[in-house]
Amino acid sequence: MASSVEKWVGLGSAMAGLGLLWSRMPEHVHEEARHIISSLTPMVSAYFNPYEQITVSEYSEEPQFRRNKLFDAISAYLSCECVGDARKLRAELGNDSNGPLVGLDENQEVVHSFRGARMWWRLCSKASKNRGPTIISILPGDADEPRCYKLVFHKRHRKLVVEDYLPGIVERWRELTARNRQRRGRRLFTNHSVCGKGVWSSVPYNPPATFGMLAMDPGKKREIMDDLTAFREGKEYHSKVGKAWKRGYLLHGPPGTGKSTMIAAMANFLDYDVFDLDLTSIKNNAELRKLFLDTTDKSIIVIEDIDAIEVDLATKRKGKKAANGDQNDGHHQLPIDLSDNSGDDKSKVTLSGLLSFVDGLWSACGGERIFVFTTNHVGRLDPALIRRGRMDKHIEMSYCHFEAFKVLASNYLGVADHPLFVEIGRLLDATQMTPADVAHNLMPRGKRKRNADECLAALVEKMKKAKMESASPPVDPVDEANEERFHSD
Ligand SMILES: Nc1ncnc2c1ncn2[C@@H]1O[C@H](COP(=O)(O)OP(=O)(O)OP(=O)(O)O)[C@@H](O)[C@H]1O
Repeated sequence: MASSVEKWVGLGSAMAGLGLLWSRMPEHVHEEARHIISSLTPMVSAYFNPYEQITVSEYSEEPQFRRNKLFDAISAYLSCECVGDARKLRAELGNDSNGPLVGLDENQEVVHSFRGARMWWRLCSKASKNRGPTIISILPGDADEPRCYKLVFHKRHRKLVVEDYLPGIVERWRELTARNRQRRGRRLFTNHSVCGKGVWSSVPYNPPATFGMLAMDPGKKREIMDDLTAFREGKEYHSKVGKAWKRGYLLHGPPGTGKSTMIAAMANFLDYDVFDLDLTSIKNNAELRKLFLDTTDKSIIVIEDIDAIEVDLATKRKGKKAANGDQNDGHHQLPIDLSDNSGDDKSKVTLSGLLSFVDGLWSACGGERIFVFTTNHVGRLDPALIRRGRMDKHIEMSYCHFEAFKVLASNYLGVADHPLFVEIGRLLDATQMTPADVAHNLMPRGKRKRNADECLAALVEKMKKAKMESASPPVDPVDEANEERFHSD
């Protein structure tokens, strides 16, 4: 008779044999077994189920609704590593990629092997109310876009998955994103509506503008460049003080003073993408939020002519009151209501919506974003929009003065000094010429190339004429009062 120790040893060997047999079973047997186990009642299945599951949703709910970067990392990873075995694929044009990103279609499953451990991946359309035997759930919320990945693995691999496999996927994604960005170069994104949904599309963006060619006060220019450099290198600082890694600029000044040129120079200086947000084609806050969430790190988000939106609000109010009796003052009609009390309206973009994305959502959707608002009429803006803290820097782009002129003369004519400079300086003080006007006068005309003497003499004539004409320029009294209010704030 065998001793009890021998019985246990025998049982142990039998179990080990079974375990070995199990690990050598073909994959479809594993699959069958998993399906059978998962169809058992939850309690029994929880007891016997040797598998664990991690759910990774596309969007998280807390602390604020935001895109889950782990979801994007997994998409990119599966697209590179695992889609070979899948029969149903889907293709998307990701923001960061040059071409289509081919990934798993919904409910397709692929198996991946990592250091001998099997991982089953599935993309699900609803981060199921019926989560089954979910043991760990990373960012489990699902909101507007309720897709999620489910990763199933044997429970003995939990440490491997959490400590090595998932971090490895994130690391790989970072490398891929950096490589993609380098390959595709800088891009300019614009938003438009496709089937009622706001989407970004992009083109290569290589504007020639640099800070070197920007005509403005050299001290101010240096200050802005230092500010941008501090921002770009401020990752640690922002996380240390618990601030979102973002910065807001308000560029204001008359048309032709270089606001767009400044944005291009900023993008060149920082090597960031530009997202040019056209609010007129956005129908509500939800769409605006989605567009913000789809912007990428290292980008400048631009909302131009923000004053036109304010005017529209005034127009709308007046319109209601006068029932078509009032004239609108020539600005575009925008589907936007900037009144603060309409934040819940689902059919409009509202000021509260815009501000909450600029402040709150931004903090949550990752780092390294600069947003720039531009306006020709700073006095018309709602103070809530431009208060300090929301707009970190107010930059006035002014009419051309002598220092700015010298930059233009050097860029366009290659001239650092000239006998006419003194007169030009005097005339600039007495007129309101924009850098765009001055630059226009320094450019070659027709086929004949003018030399510096001719250009500068023509410019002097032009300025004398402008001085006479602008002896008493018409002023918008409302605008002037508002500008005063702004500067005294
Ligand atoms: N400060 C400047 N420095 C150098 N060039 C300038 C400057 N301002 C204007 N220009 C020239 O004038 C052109 C128009 O300027 P820009 O579009 O940047 O002005 P803006 O202030 O954005 O005008 P708008 O308000 O009408 O959009 C530019 O392409 C550039 O050549």
